[in-house]
Amino acid sequence: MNVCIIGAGYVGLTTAAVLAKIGHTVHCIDENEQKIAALQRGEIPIYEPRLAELFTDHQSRLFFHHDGRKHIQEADVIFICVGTPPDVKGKPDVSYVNRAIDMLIPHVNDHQTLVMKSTVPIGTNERIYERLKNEGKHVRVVSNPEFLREGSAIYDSFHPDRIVIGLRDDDDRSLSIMQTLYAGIHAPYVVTSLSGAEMIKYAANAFLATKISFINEMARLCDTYGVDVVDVAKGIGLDGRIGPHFLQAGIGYGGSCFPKDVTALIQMAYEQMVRPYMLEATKAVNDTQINWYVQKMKRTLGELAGRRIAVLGIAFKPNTDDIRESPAVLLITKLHAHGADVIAHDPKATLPLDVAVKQAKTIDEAVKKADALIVATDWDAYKQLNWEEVKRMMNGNAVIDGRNSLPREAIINAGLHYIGVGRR
Ligand SMILES: NC(=O)c1ccc[n+]([C@@H]2O[C@H](COP(=O)([O-])OP(=O)(O)OC[C@H]3O[C@@H](n4cnc5c(N)ncnc54)[C@H](O)[C@@H]3O)[C@@H](O)[C@H]2O)c1
Ligand SMILES: O=c1ccn([C@@H]2O[C@H](COP(=O)(O)OP(=O)(O)O[C@H]3O[C@H](CO)[C@@H](O)[C@H](O)[C@H]3O)[C@@H](O)[C@H]2O)c(=O)[nH]1
Repeated sequence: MNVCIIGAGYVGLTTAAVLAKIGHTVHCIDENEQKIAALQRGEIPIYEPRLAELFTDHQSRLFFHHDGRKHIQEADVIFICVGTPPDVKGKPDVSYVNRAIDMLIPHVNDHQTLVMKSTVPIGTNERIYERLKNEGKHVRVVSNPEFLREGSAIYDSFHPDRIVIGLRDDDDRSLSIMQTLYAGIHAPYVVTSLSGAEMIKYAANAFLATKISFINEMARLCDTYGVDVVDVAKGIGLDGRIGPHFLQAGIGYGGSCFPKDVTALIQMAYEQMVRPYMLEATKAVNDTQINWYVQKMKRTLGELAGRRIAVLGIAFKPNTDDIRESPAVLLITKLHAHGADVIAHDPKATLPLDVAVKQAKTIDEAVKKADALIVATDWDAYKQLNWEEVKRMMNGNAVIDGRNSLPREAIINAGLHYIGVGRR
């Protein structure tokens, strides 16, 4: 098939690579000229494992354009993968989506299918369909939300737990078009209405975020009772009804999706006059999680002012260079505001320009002479540190495991003071 993708970000580029590997011809269009120029030179603007390899292997079927009008006209299927960031009130800003539709309207025709991958407020796809119809364009509109995780986006795309397809009642063609598009990807299809698919996306992210906030609240209690939250997570996670995933306590969830989508769903509930008690609690735990640990550090280290603190991790999670809503960046900012002499490190991510903290090139440079070390992002490189060597390099001995991902025994055996999240 001939596919056009509007928006060459995480979702657009991953979708492009996956569809090209399946055998489709893919034209990626982005309004960011610099990004397109880089992609045309073979440079990939994000770090995502396996993406570069797929782009190289299937370059004969992958094309990048700033002005892609001709390719829109020739496409069988057009994907919308533009951002839907929060506006000042936390509601999803759909202006990028609306701009993409404005751009498409003069060029689309009745044989085409428009597939929405962006996470959009409930009712958006129905409105897009009506708008196109009012312009005389009888384009099929499909809601096909994306569930990939950054850092494992390619794996997730080829091995999804499910493929969600939202359709209009009178649409009897689009399901088979989507099945042809995803030929070779084996997953159960969940077929629902346009709004049903939109709701599934928000509900999935809200539920996963709620699991994290739940275990983080349990970790706070575990701290007070001297109980290990890792044992608690294992003890509840083995119950098949609960499941073991997303029960890793830590300094909170971040990234471009969970904070934004939980807040968006809260705002949508308010608009519908429904009080979202659960979602409010999920957000409240997450919003206070960093402060909880800054206070804990103060109790351990005394005053933070003037203390040299190495923060390992800048990205919001490992295996990505994405720092959007990163809890690590928030932690670094707060420690700096408390007067700590912070030095940060990350294997791939870079501190934002407005954070006036030094970024070390190597882990050793960050750790040297530190009074305390905090792991804020659970990269493998940090889990595999030689803790005797770390002890020799540090001034102090406090190791704060902000992701409960470090080998506690090895750290204690090296003579360091291990402080986890909800762990003795
Ligand atoms: N990042 C993820 O892991 C992830 C996973 C699932 C769903 N989503 C959802 O997918 C959507 C995209 O997320 P992302 O992280 O890929 O965003 P992104 O910010 O990385 O990329 C969006 C791209 O769209 C381009 N763009 C914006 N408006 C445009 C327009 N009118 N025409 C052409 N290009 C335009 C931007 O220049 C940018 O390159 C969001 O709704 C997000 O919530 C993201
Ligand atoms: O047990 C856990 C699991 C995750 N996290 C944190 O939660 C955040 C999000 O992690 P993850 O879900 O792995 O990454 P994302 O790439 O943000 O993916 C989420 O958001 C995407 C965008 O909507 C969805 O497509 C994915 O299904 C959904 O998992 C990160 O800060 C993690 O450190 C925890 O604190 N504890």
